[in-house]
Amino acid sequence: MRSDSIFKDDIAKIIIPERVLQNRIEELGGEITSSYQHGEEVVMVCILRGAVMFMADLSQQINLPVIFDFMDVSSYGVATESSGVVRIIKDLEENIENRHVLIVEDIMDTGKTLKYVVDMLQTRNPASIKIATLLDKPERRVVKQINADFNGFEIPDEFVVGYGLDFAERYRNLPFIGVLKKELYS
Ligand SMILES: O=P(O)(O)OC[C@H]1O[C@H](OP(=O)(O)OP(=O)(O)O)[C@H](O)[C@@H]1O
Ligand code: HPA
Repeated sequence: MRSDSIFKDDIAKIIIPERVLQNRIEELGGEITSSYQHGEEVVMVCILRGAVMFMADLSQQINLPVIFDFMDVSSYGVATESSGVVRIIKDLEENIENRHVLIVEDIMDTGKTLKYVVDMLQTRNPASIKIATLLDKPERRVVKQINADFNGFEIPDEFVVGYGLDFAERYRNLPFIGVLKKELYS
C-alpha cells in the first residue's frame, strides 16, 4: 500500500497483493481463452459495480473477440450481510440468444447474486453461460447449486475490500484485496 494512502488506517491486512492479483488474472485469461473454440466471440457480462476492475484487467488477457456488456444487480446495499433479495437495477444492452456469455463477478459469497443472474440469463437462450469470479468465500455459501467455471482465489470468511470491492461504496479504488478493520463496520 502507498505509504500516504488515505485508507492506510482502515485496512487490517492485505490478503492479495497487487502483483499476485495481476499474475492470477493473466493465468485466468489463458484458461478462459483455451476453454472456447479459436476465435469464438464471447459476451462478457460485468456485474456492476464490484467487477469493474476485474472485467477491465481480465478482458485484456483473453485472446478472443469479446463484447462488453454490463448488468447492475444489488443485494447488499450498505450492509456487510446480503439481504437475499436481488434487484436488477440495469439490464443488458445485448441480445444474448445463441451467443456465448461469460459472467464476470468480483466475489461469490452466499451465491445468491450469481444464482439469480444465471437463472435469469438462461431464460434468454444463450449458446453457453460460464462464470468467472475473482474471489470465492466457500464457507459462506448458502446456494449450493452454483459454481464458478473460473475462480481467482478462495478466501476465508472475512469482509474484504479493494480492487472493485467496497464497504459503503468506499475502497473500490485500492489496487489490492484487503481486510477491513472490524471496528469500521461492527
Ligand atoms: O454471493 P452473494 O452473497 O450474493 O454476494 C456477492 C455479490 O455481492 C456484492 O455485490 P453488491 O450487491 O454489494 O453490489 P456492488 O458490486 O455494487 O458492490 C458483490 O459484488 C457480488 O455481486
Ligand atoms: O467481503 C465482501 N466485501 C465486499 N463486498 C462483498 N459482497 C459480498 N462479500 C463481500
